[in-house]
Amino acid sequence: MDYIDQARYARHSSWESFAAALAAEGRRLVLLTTGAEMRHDRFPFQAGDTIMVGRESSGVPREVAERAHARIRIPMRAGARSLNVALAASVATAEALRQLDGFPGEGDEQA
Ligand SMILES: C[S@@+](CC[C@H](N)C(=O)[O-])C[C@H]1O[C@@H](n2cnc3c(N)ncnc32)[C@H](O)[C@@H]1O
Repeated sequence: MDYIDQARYARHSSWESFAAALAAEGRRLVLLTTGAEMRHDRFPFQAGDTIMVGRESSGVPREVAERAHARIRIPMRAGARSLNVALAASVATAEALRQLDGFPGEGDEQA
C-alpha cells in the first residue's frame, strides 16, 4: 500500500506479548464475534479501545474470547452466517469513531 506510512502499527510475537502490552497501556480489548449479546451500536466505546477480529475461517480461540473485556456483534439478518472480516472491522471502527467524534475534520493536517 502506498499509504502504509500513514498508519501506526505494531507486531507482537505472541498472544501473551500482545495482551501484556494492552494491559500495560490500560487499554480494553473489544472482540467482534457473532456469538456476542451486545450490539456494536449499543456498546459505549472508550478512547484507546482495541477492536479485535477473528480469522475468516474460525474466529478466535476460546481462551482469547474469554480474556476480552467485551464481546460485541454487528446485527445481521436472520440466517446470515457472518460478515467478511474486513467489513466487520470497518463497521465497528466507524461506530467507535462516530461515538468518540474521532473522524478527522475536513482540512485537518496530518499528525
Ligand atoms: C468470517 S468471520 C469468522 C467466521 C467464523 N466461522 C466464526 O464462527 O467466528 C471473521 C471475523 O469477522 C468478525 N465478524 C464477522 N461478522 C460479524 C458480526 N456480525 N458481528 C461481529 N463480528 C463479526 C468476527 O471477528 C469474526 O471472527
